[in-house]
Amino acid sequence: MNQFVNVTSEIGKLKRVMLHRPGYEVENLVPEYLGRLLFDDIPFLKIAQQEHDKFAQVLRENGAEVYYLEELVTEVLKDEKIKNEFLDEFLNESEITSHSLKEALKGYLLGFDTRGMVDKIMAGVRKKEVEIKEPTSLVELMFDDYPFYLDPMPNLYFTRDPGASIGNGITLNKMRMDARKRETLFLKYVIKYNKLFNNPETPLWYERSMPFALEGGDELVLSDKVVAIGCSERTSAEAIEIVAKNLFNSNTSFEKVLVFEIPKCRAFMHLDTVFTMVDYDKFTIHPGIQGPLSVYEITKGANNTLKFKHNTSPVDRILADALNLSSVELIQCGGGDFIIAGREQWNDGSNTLAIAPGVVVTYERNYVTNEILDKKGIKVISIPSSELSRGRGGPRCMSMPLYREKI
Ligand SMILES: NC(=[NH2+])NCCC[C@H](N)C(=O)O
Repeated sequence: MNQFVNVTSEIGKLKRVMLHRPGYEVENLVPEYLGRLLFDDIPFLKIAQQEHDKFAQVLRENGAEVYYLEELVTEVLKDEKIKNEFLDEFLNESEITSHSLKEALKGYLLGFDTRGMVDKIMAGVRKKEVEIKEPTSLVELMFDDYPFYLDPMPNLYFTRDPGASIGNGITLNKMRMDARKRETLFLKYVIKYNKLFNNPETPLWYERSMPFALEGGDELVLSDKVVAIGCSERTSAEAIEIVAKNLFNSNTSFEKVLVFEIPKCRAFMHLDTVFTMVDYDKFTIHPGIQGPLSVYEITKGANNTLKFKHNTSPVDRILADALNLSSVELIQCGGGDFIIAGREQWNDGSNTLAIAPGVVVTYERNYVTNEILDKKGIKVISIPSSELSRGRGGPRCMSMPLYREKI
């Protein structure tokens, strides 16, 4: 069994984690396309990188090995055959239909060294970078003023979403939004070809080629027996069912999937924007979802079937039962105050990353929630966040844990 990946909780001491340092893709954001690229504002890259470096430093200082997606991919793509396979797949998925344009782009990208090529692909390719004498398709002729041949991928620094480690395996996700669909290709190549992941193979509980959307921000590993998955704007019930089936039928320790149905809107896009685990028996929650939340349970039935149940108990009761505790505490973002909770939640006040039981990394701008956590006995390590937060994701979104110590 591959021991490189092992995550059986949300809070076990973080030993390995994958990040992406924001790069030039962020500089390719312009007001015209912000909404489509899932940003609300344009971060100042230099400061965003400094903030991100601080984040990585905090993780390292607390005992985690930090892997960068861009470095893992570069290593894999140094093999010419794999590089070619990747480029073909990437250009197809970028909907480059004209053969001559595809060839021109491939030639252009192959002109970089491997790391430069990876950075370029992530950053996007402007039309003015590649010289094409005549329009190669009707689309190109008609929509000539669109600046990119290959769109930038500014959401890559949210490594949480394209994949999620559950036990010794990973869900390689199908992203809901067009702007993020190609992101998972990087992870696909890393899992398939990087020795850390493929020797022996890391099992996949979900594949990006499946038709139903699933994103890592919705996947929370509550214990070695229970996984919580948000049914949200980004994750569909069908995908959750497939993950449950694969976990239960693959000799893992998992016995239950709790399905949290949350309102399907951008402010609550993933379960982890409104709910995260911070200690053995403590969670942060956005007060705005406590009312509209419905919880369903999937458990193992006879002969590889699944059993489904609507659990109508209060959320804290459901969580306590799932974790075999007498009770759990739900700590409200912003202390439950309508304005403070709304404001801090918008900048991911509930999106904490636990790096050990009772130790979390948060954005320093959410000072009200941070203080409340501190008073509850949680050790809060806060990081600067004025630029990183503009992408609508916090420390949990910016990290894909690969290995956590067992608790
Ligand atoms: N796990 C998360 N909450 N991720 C947040 C991702 C934010 C990103 N701009 C998006 O809209 O997809």
